[in-house]
Amino acid sequence: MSDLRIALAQINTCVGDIAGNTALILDRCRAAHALGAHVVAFPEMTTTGYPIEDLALRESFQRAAAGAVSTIAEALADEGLGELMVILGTLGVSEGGMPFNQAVVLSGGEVVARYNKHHLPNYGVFDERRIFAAGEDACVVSPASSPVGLAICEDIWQDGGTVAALSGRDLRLLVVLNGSPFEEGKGHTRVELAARRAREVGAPLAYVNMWGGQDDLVFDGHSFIVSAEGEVVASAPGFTDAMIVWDVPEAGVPAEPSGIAPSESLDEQTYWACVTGLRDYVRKSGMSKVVLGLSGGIDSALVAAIAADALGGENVIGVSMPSRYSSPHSRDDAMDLAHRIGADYRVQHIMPMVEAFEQQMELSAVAAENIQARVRGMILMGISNSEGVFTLATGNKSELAVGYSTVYGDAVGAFAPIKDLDKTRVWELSRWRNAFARSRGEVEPIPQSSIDKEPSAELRPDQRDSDSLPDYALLDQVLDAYVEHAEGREELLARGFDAAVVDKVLALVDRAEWKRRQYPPGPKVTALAFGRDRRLPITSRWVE
Ligand SMILES: Nc1ncnc2c1ncn2[C@@H]1O[C@H](COP(=O)(O)OP(=O)(O)OC[C@H]2O[C@@H]([n+]3cccc(C(=O)O)c3)[C@H](O)[C@@H]2O)[C@@H](O)[C@H]1O
Ligand SMILES: Nc1ncnc2c1ncn2[C@@H]1O[C@H](COP(=O)(O)OP(=O)(O)OP(=O)(O)O)[C@@H](O)[C@H]1O
Ligand SMILES: NC(=O)CC[C@H](N)C(=O)O
Repeated sequence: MSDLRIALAQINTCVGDIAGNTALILDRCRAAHALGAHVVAFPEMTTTGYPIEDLALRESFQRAAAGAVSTIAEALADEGLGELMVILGTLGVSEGGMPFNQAVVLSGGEVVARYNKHHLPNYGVFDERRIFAAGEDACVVSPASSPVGLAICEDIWQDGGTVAALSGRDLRLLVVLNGSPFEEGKGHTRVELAARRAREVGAPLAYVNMWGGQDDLVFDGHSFIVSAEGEVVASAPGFTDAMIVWDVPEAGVPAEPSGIAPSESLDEQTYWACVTGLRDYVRKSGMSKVVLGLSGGIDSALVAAIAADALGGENVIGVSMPSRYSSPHSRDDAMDLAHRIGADYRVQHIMPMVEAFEQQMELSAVAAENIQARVRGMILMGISNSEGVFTLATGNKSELAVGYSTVYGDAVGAFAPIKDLDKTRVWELSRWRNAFARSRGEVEPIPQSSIDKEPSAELRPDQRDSDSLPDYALLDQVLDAYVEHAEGREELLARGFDAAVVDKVLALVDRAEWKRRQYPPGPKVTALAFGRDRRLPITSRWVE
């Protein structure tokens, strides 16, 4: 056996559950010790969960985090695991009372070193400069008399700082604690970055990431180790608990690969990101069941399939709410879907409620159409209130972009599992989910006719989404350029898009900012999700 065996504990912590996180950490320390590890490393801010936002500023929370570190150190010593070196992320505080995003190193029943994150990310979804002070000093610890350097997440994404300070320190290993949220395609970026940093410090790099959902973020895990030459020598699967165990070679000795997790397609990763985001939002909120409207269309079908994978079909209530405009296939497809996923299927006709409204109030065309969506929203919230379940909103990113939903109608809900998937991705992931079922000899969850049918809100006779919007294939391309790549009107025209289409889409997007702000949270799966990644004023006269 090597003189330096490292374990990386990929775990799913819960923000604010300091006692639960402490118990989980101790459990994995015992497992790592039983596997002969000399060092076990945990993700960023393990004791507190991540990201903790302004909880970082609360003195009571800071004290609780410090208490957790002492509890863990004492418990390890009491259980005879004191010789195991434990590296974990926590909330630290400077002498002047400023919070730090901190790594602590425990050995022999006490804290033997502390490292404060140097580079605080302050872009996209991150606001760390608002809540943390930046660390200034590099940290090298010495398990098995070997120099092991520490870094925290963003530290390896920026040049200079910690990594620069660690090159030339003759490290045997660089350990990086991470809270790196999922984005399509980010896995490759992380590995390439880690490989570059490993070559810079001339030592293998062990990258341990958390997994699990936290509000609108999903962490995918996918922890790994690269050799000093930048080759992946061990890796963990995504969206699950995992422990990587690896024997760190002596300087100059070739690295031996350990277990390498099979690679997953982008569709597969994104689908499980949505499942994880929903499951953890519901479970970490202390709930277990959800309700949603089943229209027979593709959006509600995909959300229902995700919900069934997240919580079990028996914990999904699917309600068909036909109106005078609902086609027979919308009800057949809704029922078919519910049976396929084992959902609790219900039918609630909406016309008596809509007509009661219409008798009391005269409403214009769109207002009258929207009553249908709002009555459906009230029914779902009625079930949510009386049965203690969360309502799911089924809107996709294309609809959110152009405001194609009824506020307080189909936009109601606790969580919106596909709000970061444009319509094109909705079809792709639906096809992927069915193909995944076929590959396992299981029933395809989504009826083929829901995938094939033309999208319609069915709020008036023969309504089609294409009456109000460009075809989704075109709409999604314009949105990708305008929203994801922040291109202006001129750049869009230079790409060859029709001026009338560009002007219409840009106006719809700009006008819908207020509606997006009122939309429920949902998992970020792309590089730029609506919400914290794209912060625009609601009241604005800026026109492209
Ligand atoms: N900046 C702002 N801040 C706050 N409120 C603002 C506002 N701008 C307009 N408003 C208000 O918003 C209201 C309009 O919004 P809202 O009531 O939602 O209604 P609206 O956007 O006019 O209509 C909903 C649209 O979504 C379509 N839809 C509905 C349901 C489902 C689907 C689907 O396929 O999934 C599509 C429907 O066909 C229609 O085109 C107006 O009464 C206006 O006063
Ligand atoms: N007849 C219906 N029964 C139950 N729920 C409905 C019905 N019509 C609409 N909804 C709910 O409102 C949401 C918005 O649906 P709508 O049909 O207007 O457009 P959509 O965005 O194309 O969604 P979908 O693809 O699910 O039909 C649906 O996803 C569903 O949750
Ligand atoms: N927690 C962090 O510092 C995350 C920032 C980093 N760029 C990432 O997304 O992986």
